[in-house]
Amino acid sequence: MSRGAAAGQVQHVFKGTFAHSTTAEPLQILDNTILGVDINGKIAFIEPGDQEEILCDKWGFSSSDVKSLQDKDFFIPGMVDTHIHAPQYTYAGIAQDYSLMKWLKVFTFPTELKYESKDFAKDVYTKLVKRTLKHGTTTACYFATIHTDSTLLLAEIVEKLGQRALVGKVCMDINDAVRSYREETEECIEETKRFIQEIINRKYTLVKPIVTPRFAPSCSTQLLNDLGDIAKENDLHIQSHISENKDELNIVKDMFPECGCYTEVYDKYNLLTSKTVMAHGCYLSNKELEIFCSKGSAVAHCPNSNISLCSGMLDVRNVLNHKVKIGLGTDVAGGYSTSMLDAVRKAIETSKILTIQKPGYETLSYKEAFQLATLGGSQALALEDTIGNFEVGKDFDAVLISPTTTDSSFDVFAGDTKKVIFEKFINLGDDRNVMEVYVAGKLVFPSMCFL
Ligand SMILES: Nc1nc2[nH]cnc2c(=O)[nH]1
Ligand SMILES: [Zn+2]
Repeated sequence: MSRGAAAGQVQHVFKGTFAHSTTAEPLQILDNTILGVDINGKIAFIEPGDQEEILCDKWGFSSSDVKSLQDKDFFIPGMVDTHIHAPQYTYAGIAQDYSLMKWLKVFTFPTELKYESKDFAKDVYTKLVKRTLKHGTTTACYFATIHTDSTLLLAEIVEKLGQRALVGKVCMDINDAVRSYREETEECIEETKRFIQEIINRKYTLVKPIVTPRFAPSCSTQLLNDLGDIAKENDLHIQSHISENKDELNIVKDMFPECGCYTEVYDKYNLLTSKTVMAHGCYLSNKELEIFCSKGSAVAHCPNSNISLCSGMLDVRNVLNHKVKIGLGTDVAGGYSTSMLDAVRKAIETSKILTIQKPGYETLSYKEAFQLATLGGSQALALEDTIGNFEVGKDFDAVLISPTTTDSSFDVFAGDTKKVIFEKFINLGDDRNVMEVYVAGKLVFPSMCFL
């Protein structure tokens, strides 16, 4: 950029259509809009296109610096995957014929054991981060494995490829299914501290650590207690699983008879905070949702996984009515797809099945599902001040969509409005429509790293 670069104030100026959500409106389509990204990657302005001249003067760029989008193209905010297991990517798309506890024993734990090898981890993690970026996932909340060094490698790969992420070393000191896949309590705590300290020392700009007890059945009370303390002392994010499957509920009842419900188990050990995201929650009672609301904790809705493993169906409307923060997760490989657009569609489908079952049910609209995948996800990860939509001051995490790219999976016809095209993209689009992906103002796809 000529004058802009000299003035050193804005690194990109885009003009065209921007589709995003606000807290008040699940879908706003802003046509003929001009958006500037400052040198720190933050949105400097977003104004009607007719303000271009004034903005040129104010921000020191010229009209030739403005990148005008193609007629039908539009930007959406980067999508936020609030729950994904990086090591499980090797078996995404297979192993879908078991229910949760057997699936963990037969596929998950034996696979995760392999990540003791950093070479193995490097290959899989690199492929997954590239794949999710290509799908428009600009932020991901990752479970890794119990292995600290491989998990540190995941953090390094994510930062290098330019994705924003929370990365968790998995903590588990109980595993009767595969006895070699667990740590002693003390070791698990010490390794968690080492992981967190190392991430802090590296001063990453995009990656943060997240405290990750696998789920209550894998954790002793000592481990849960110490992890709660670690999170509190360092003001860290927390993630786990809750109320995904009925067998799991029974195990938790037997293991923690002193707790009235699953939510109470995590709450007792200070693991429910405003920086907590719990995956699934299919069987959370209204009372438990009230606890989530009062703690400011979030649910990661993973509809593909819930259906694939026949776990259950989350009533998103009820979660929203309880004012609980909620985002969407792919939950690879319980969920078979790495795509957040798939999560959007499965969330809508689950809601439609509930509508069939419950007359009068208020179905989740495609606009609301899009809101969950973007702004909702940012809220669920307590990152809503930084990402989630196109508000001035937030980082420019964005995906440029072309509905008319030659190999698009859907067609656009004369007379299709922007709103119609957007709805088609939500229901029919895929990574072939993703032209560019930006994180904190930086173009991360396509980039040299993908060659
Ligand atoms: N879907 C899913 N649920 C879990 N509960 C505990 N571990 C897991 C996991 O890896 N995937
Ligand atoms: Zn999971």
